[in-house]
Amino acid sequence: MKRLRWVAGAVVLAVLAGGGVAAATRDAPRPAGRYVTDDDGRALILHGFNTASSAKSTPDGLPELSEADVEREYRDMGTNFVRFLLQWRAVEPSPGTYDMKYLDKVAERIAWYRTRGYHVMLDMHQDLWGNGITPSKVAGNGAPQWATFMDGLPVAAGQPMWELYYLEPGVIRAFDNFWNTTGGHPDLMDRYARAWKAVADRFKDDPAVIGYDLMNEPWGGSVQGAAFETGPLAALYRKTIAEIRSVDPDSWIFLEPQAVGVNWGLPSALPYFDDPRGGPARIAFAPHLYPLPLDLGDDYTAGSREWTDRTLGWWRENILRTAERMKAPILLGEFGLDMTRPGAADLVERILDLTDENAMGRAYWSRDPGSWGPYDKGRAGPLVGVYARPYPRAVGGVPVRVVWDEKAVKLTITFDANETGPTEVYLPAATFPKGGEASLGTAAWDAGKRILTVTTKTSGRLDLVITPA
Ligand SMILES: CN(C)c1ccc(C(=O)NC[C@H]2N[C@H](CO)[C@@H](O)[C@@H]2O)cc1
Repeated sequence: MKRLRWVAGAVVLAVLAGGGVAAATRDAPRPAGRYVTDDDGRALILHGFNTASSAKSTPDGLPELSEADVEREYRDMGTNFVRFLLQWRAVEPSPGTYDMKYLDKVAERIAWYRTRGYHVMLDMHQDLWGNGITPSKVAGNGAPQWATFMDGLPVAAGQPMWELYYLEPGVIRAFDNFWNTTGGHPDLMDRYARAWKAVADRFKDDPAVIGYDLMNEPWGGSVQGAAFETGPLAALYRKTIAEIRSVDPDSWIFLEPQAVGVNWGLPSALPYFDDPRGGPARIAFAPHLYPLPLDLGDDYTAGSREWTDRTLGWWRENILRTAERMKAPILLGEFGLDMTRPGAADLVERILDLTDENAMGRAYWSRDPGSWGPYDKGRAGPLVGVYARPYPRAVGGVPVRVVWDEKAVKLTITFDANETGPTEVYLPAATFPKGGEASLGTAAWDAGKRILTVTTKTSGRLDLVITPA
């Protein structure tokens, strides 16, 4: 099976290499320079986790999480963002019936984040369609049973890799029926869009909810690539944007490309989407990043590091190109790996630098306990030290670039100032034990929250340099 992965990967890498060589001869597209903004219009740098994969399999569809977990995460890493996993099966347990008790329990957990200054993005999560794809419910999450139509086609249980379930006839048919590729279920996409309307209606006035990630890692079934992204996927997004905007004019809407290929660096064909909110658009692009060499089982060391860095370059160029087409800011909705593998911390640093330099928010996959996450068996792992990184939580202007120089212990925030408010910077204890100093403006240090708030003049391009107090 590992050989199969390698063959598949070699083909994709060859395609990327071809594209990469061609792309290398063109100017790299400039960073989109667009940001998700808060209600005051300040640019937000979203830095957080996916919370949590456990929601996929809990009977109530809620992540295994306590308020103490949120408190520990803030104390250890100063994050300001969470991609919070929802399950359609829990939102709409039967057609047209929305479970407000479930949404109230989600609201309780959002409050844990709100009191600590977090922004919450609600993610309608699915993998493999839903847990109804096998009788024993061993695979899949997201969609309810009543929306799962496999038309009697088989799904062989016991797949050696979970991704292979996507290629099973029954799973492809479940997706084909949802996208109405079969013509047999024209109602399902409307139901999905109306489920989002119910969620948006419940959370539209919650100041912590920054927005909605409409579908996790969409899969087109028998329709793939540009035909899928510009066809049924774009249709679903337009339907859902309209339903959400009918009740919620202000929350951000986050749109993902198809996962296959784009996660690794291949281009997405996702088109521009109009935002009918009657003001500046609040549509963001939310890809994922899983470098193929690592997906194929390699580590970020030696020769594979060079290959991985090359695929990161392709991923960056293709993502920036799609974001430019969409006129949208970028949130990296998922990236992650087994932190016990050689080179893992270096890769996370590399991706944090990439997101800083290219105006992207980021959510690590995932917050769950274990070797991928920040905590394993209750103890802090290597990710905590890497993710406790100085960063501007909010910027009183349009950021041009953010550079964290660990050797010089210097954070430089270059931005075009405007009247949107002060710049707030998180400074971890490891590198800023006594807080920080600002090279311009007036600064106030909140030792409890570890946030330096810098008030600067409100026009012109500024280079704000933060150094240890
Ligand atoms: C064949 N298809 C459609 C496919 C293959 C592989 C992934 C994947 O690895 N995704 C990366 C991570 N994202 C999910 C949660 O969103 C995690 O379970 C994966 O590790 C996705 C789709």
